[in-house]
Amino acid sequence: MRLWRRRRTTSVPDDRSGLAAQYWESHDEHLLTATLGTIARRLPSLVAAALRMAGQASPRDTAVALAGNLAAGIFTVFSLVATSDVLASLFAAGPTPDRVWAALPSLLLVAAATGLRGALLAGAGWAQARLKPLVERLAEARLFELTTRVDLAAFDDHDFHNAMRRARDSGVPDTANVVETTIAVVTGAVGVLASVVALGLLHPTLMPLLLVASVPAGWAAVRMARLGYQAFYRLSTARRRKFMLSDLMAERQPAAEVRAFTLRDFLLGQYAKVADLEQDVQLNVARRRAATKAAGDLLTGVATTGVYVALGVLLAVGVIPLSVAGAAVLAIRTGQMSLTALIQTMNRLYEAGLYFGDYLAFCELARERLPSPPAASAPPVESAPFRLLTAENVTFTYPDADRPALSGVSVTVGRGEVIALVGENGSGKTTLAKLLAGLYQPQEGTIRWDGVDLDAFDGDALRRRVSVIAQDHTRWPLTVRENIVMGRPLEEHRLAAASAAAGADEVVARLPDGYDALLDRRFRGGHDLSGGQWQRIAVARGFYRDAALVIFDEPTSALDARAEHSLFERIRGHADDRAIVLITHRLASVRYADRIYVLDGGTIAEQGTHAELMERDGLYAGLYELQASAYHQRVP
Ligand SMILES: Nc1ncnc2c1ncn2[C@@H]1O[C@H](COP(=O)(O)OP(=O)(O)OP(=O)(O)O)[C@@H](O)[C@H]1O
Repeated sequence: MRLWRRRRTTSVPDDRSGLAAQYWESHDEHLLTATLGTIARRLPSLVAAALRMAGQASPRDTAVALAGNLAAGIFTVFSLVATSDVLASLFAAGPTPDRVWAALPSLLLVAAATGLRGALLAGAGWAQARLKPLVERLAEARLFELTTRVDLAAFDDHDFHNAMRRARDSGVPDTANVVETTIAVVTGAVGVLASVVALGLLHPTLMPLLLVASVPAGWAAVRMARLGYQAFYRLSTARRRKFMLSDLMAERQPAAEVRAFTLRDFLLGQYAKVADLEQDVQLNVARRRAATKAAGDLLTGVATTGVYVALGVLLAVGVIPLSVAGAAVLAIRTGQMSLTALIQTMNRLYEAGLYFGDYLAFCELARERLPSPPAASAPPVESAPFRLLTAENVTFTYPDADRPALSGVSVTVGRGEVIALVGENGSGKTTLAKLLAGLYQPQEGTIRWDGVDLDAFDGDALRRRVSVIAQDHTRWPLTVRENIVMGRPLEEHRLAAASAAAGADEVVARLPDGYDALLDRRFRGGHDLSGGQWQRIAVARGFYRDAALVIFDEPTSALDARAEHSLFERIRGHADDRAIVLITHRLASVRYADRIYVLDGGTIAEQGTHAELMERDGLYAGLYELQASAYHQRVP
């Protein structure tokens, strides 16, 4: 049980201030109500899954860890039974030196068995230690292989997203714990079994004594675990609030506003309230756990006395000899310790197992959401010289949305053309661009690349021929060079050309390390850029990719007027041997587009050249004139 362990995420959960349960609390209820029976029932499947994972991470280390522990158990039995021979020789009649000589062979056997047991446990421990990082790595690599391949639409699915966060934040770390604890459970079980077998070999009537001696310690272990879970559960809301406060007080982003609004005392006051509550609950649980432990120890003492009395009686009535009674005391103590350890590790395994279960379930879920393999009949997208991209009657609804973001949309863009998508906020421009780029698949209609359905192509190969400069582009915490080249082979002359085309060269010129400047203030020597400077870097990234289709989604929203003007000029120049899809609200800049599609509520309301649309005097003309008139208004 790990009361002190924090389950949290680096991203901000949906509702940190409210009382709604967070994804990392989804199992608290199970933890609270789990009985030893529930735990024991779930263990076999957990142990099997954990061992499978361990076997995949390292078959050799798994085998050594398991075999070492099992063999150590055999030597435990052996040394306990041999101890009785030692005692028999020592307690026999005759002069002491003779008795010691007689005991010597058994004593040597006990020493050898203990030594071998120690060596086996050390070997098994080393294998376990090696296994942990290997399992952690395997679990993490598997997760990221899936999260980077699943359909983009999965990220819009609330359930998928929650499952992913649970798997990433708790499942991955707990995978290694599950494996470690599984082996500890096996070790504990072998220890208990060894003591039981040893007692049975010494005398069958001794076996129930182990049970009597172990019940109080077992009870205390279960009760202490339950107390821990209860505290964990009671503190869940407080913890949620504390995470929120810690982000507000110690993260870079809100740091400026914390100062500007002089929020320090307020935040520290809120923190003190939560911390007081947490402290009270923790002290209370510590007190109750200490009392439980004391009661457990006391009862263990009573039970042990009872066991000794029973042994004395068995001895007195001649059921067992003194040597067997001596060895039985040792076996019972070993068994008691193993049983307590076993119950504690079973508890830990159950808790870790819940999160490990999340991990396994997520991997299954993600596998269902992997893109289907390319059709065997489709030509490789790289081989064909691109000519035309068409969308026909495309309809797309986001997961869980109650109405389509696009319905019955048809657009065409050919090589050497610039098309513009315009329309009011939420009209579907970005969604359409993502469909054209193959990032989302339409539920109805088709998108064809030179006549071949996009679905038929290998997704990655297709995306290598497409460049998307997203509206909400990522500010990669990498160097400028890496931000622009972004995993493509580095060619200095193309880097310089892309930077110049996007105006990023001016940004680079101002950075002391130029292209090597790290764009993340959280690291030593890191820099941050203004919104417009970041946008130029993002646009340079789009130019750098040698793509047949380039999509610019609001590329100038953060640019100053001069940069905006020259960027639109360059975009037009860039269209010579590619197709350009341009999304912008600056209608003056789309006048030169070959075709303008005006979206309204997810449908194409109008389409044509600037002149045609102005002539039509519809939605586009209205929006255009509104913008134009703003520039011509006289300042009073
Ligand atoms: N990931 C998403 N999940 C659910 N709905 C979404 C998602 N992204 C966009 N939408 C919805 O789909 C519709 C179209 O959004 P889209 O981003 O395509 O509009 P847009 O025309 O690009 O808007 P803007 O001009 O504001 O950028 C909107 O109603 C929006 O709320």
